[in-house]
Amino acid sequence: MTLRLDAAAPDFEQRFVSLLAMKRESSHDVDETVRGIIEDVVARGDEALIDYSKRFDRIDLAQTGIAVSAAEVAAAEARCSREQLAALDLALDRITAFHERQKPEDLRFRDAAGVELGWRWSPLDSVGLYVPGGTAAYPSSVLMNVVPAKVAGVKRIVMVVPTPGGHVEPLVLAAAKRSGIDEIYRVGGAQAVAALAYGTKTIAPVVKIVGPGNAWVAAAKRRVFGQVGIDMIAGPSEVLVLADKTANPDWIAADLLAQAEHDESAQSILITDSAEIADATVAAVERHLATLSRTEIASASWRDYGAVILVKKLSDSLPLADRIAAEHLEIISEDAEELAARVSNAGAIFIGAYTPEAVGDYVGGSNHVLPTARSARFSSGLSVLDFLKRTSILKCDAESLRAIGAAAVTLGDAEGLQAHARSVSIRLNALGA
Ligand SMILES: NC(=O)c1ccc[n+]([C@@H]2O[C@H](COP(=O)([O-])OP(=O)(O)OC[C@H]3O[C@@H](n4cnc5c(N)ncnc54)[C@H](O)[C@@H]3O)[C@@H](O)[C@H]2O)c1
Ligand SMILES: N[C@H](CO)Cc1c[nH]c[nH+]1
Ligand SMILES: [Zn+2]
Repeated sequence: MTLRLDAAAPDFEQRFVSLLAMKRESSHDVDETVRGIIEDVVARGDEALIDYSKRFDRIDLAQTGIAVSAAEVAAAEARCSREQLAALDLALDRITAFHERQKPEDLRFRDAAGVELGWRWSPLDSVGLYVPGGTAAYPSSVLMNVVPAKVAGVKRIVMVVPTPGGHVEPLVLAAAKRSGIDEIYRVGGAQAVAALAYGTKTIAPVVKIVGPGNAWVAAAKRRVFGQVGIDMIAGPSEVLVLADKTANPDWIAADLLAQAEHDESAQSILITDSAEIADATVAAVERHLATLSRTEIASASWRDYGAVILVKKLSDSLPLADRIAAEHLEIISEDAEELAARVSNAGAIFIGAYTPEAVGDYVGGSNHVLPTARSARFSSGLSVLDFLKRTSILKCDAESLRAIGAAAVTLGDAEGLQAHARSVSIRLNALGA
């Protein structure tokens, strides 16, 4: 039964805390399984990839090969309809235009003491893009992963994607081809993450792994962090809808189910100040569910993790929204802009009745790889910055070293680090300072 909460009820705080604490993706079992998979891939490399792909994806990589060939990619693209490719190209153009604006500038300046300072951005050497594919195909996630990497200037871009039963959606490979990825492996899950992090005979390791995935993928990324960089925890999808009486319950229900259908562990929450909207949305969800192809997944998500919260006035939802820190926040209200300005924790905010979250999934232009599981409190969606490093630059001449060096010597002495102090004082002495 979907959870119904009333902010005016005496036990509300306790029930809201339980909602926040729901363990959707990092259960101990998942983490233990993932630990074993990673250790096995480190120990047995490609052999382990072959075994796990047989077990989880029902595919024999010993027969198909682990790498996807250029000929397969070209053949896949040829199977896509003109309409599909045009939609892909529109999305690619819009996502590229958005991310081009994220490129940061290098900076170099001389400060009052005469020290030259600055920073320089440079692309990562190699990245692994995780494209999910266990229960649905995600051509859009190919674009969301690769575009910021390309804009940043990363040279080696590797894509991994599971191919359950040996099937890969042609549009996924078409998206890779049209966005310029030429190194693709048909592996998924924790084993793919481990291969990218530690390398196998077939897959050379990368320095950072990005991209969304289910609980096993998210747990694996957590575990390999340190060996490689990761972008964030982008696990099972979430949406929080804030809606007042002006909203259309049928539209809200469709938006809630758009995230619920991703995964049984997805989470969709409505907060409203209208009891009528709350009841009508719950009824509309049931109606929509009856006609969706992924009814089972969406129903399980809505039943186990869905919630409807009634507040006195919609602005009362803002502190709750900040605590939930949802991946996606939709605000459907007369005051949507004003309410949006007051939210600090959300992966992306969708303002007004005509901005369904699904537009951001595909063609809005912003990135749909976004922090889940409340990690929007401290992290942001995938961007060009995830594919760049910032290196600081310092340059003193004799005069500027004379101006600031003595303080460094004092601090080196205070820390008991004599060689530090000496490496500065030896120069100051030579300058007669
Ligand atoms: N947060 C975001 O930005 C974002 C974006 C797109 C999709 N998503 C999420 O990505 C996920 C896609 O999930 P998916 O399952 O379709 O594809 P997936 O590629 O993430 O996972 C498939 C893999 O999971 C592994 N797996 C499945 N069951 C397992 C088990 N019992 N033990 C060990 N490993 C197992 C298998 O290796 C399989 O290849 C969904 O949760 C969706 O909500 C998130
Ligand atoms: N909503 C997902 C992010 O949570 C992204 C996506 C891709 N395709 C459809 N939806
Ligand atoms: Zn989606």
